Amino acid sequence: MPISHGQNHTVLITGGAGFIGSHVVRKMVMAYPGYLIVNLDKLTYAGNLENLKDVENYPNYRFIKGDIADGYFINDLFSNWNFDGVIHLAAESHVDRSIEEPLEFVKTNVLGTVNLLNASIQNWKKNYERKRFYHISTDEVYGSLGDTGFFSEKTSYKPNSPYSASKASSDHFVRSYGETYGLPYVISNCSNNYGPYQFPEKLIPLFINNIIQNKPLPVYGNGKNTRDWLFVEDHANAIDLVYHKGINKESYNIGGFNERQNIDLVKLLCSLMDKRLFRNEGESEKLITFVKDRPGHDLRYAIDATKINKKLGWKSSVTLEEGLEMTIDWYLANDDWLNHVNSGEYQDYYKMRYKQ
Ligand SMILES: Cc1cn([C@H]2C[C@H](O)[C@@H](COP(=O)(O)OP(=O)(O)O[C@H]3O[C@H](CO)[C@@H](O)[C@H](O)[C@H]3O)O2)c(=O)[nH]c1=O
Repeated sequence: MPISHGQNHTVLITGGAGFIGSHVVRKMVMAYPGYLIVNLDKLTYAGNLENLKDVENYPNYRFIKGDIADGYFINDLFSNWNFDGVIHLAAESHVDRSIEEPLEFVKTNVLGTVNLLNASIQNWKKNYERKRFYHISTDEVYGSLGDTGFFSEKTSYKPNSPYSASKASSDHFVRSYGETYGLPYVISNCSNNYGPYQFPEKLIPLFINNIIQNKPLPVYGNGKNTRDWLFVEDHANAIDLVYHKGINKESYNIGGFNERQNIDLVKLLCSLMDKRLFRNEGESEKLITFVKDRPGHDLRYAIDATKINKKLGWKSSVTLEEGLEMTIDWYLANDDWLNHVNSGEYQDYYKMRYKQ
């Protein structure tokens, strides 16, 4: 059953200082003044409270720093706050990092999720009226497509990277808590997001950052891998809808029917950046450098978003070109934010990967 929340509804959002999480926190804080939104974030390299400057003083917003992998801390948190709902976004999310440090992904994505599930069932004590555990996941759990076809909610799981294996595992745990303990849950699996506040280790913000700095654009393999791109605010709107209207125990695929081969996307980005930076057409493209492929690199993702469209009335509203332009404008206008994330650990990581 879809749930209707009244006033005095307290929602825990995990990972709310991260990229997608911060858009979801902003959306929920602004759209639901009668809810109390509690943002729990570990503030790793990818979490940044600057992402939420515009809502930090709202009366219905609270921030708590903490680690979902710490079960004692999570149990205390749940007994202190008595949450009505959980929107769980906290995750290690970068595939390349998962290849180097798989255990970090198991710790946060698997153990962290199970800690939240345990705390939910212990705290709710089978009184599940108006309660909901919403787990945010990825299309990568389905593995890789060939040249044709789409991932639907019925596609079987076949994760190929430590990251996607950890997300697949967490999806299974959520489902199992529904079957075993009756936990009311919903899951959504989304395609590649892009937009403001994304940490520049992912393709689009990394390449915007490198074009600004005239650094090489490292395209993996032959650049023919294909991703299905969604503007992050469209995803945040879908999450709002699934949280409120999604059917208990169901999962929803979220995507914008916006497939591009990496090389085509990168060329589009280069040409938009040339215009914005008043560079000669073709200048940024010269930075493209083909590098060794990512191990286990999935060829193609493409989401069939028919279910969420037909059942909940959601569809993406921003085209890829519009979304890229908004994203580029945001990064160019927020050089402080970029300078901040460009310092420290990120620089070391980038140098380690590309030996520059
Ligand atoms: C960082 C980087 C990426 N790539 C390629 C690899 C992929 O085919 C594509 C996008 O890479 P990434 O931005 O790392 O994203 P990808 O591996 O597709 O995974 C993303 O999308 C997933 C949803 O599909 C999310 O669950 C992940 O958290 C998110 O990281 O670009 C390059 O060619 N060069 C690069 O430097």
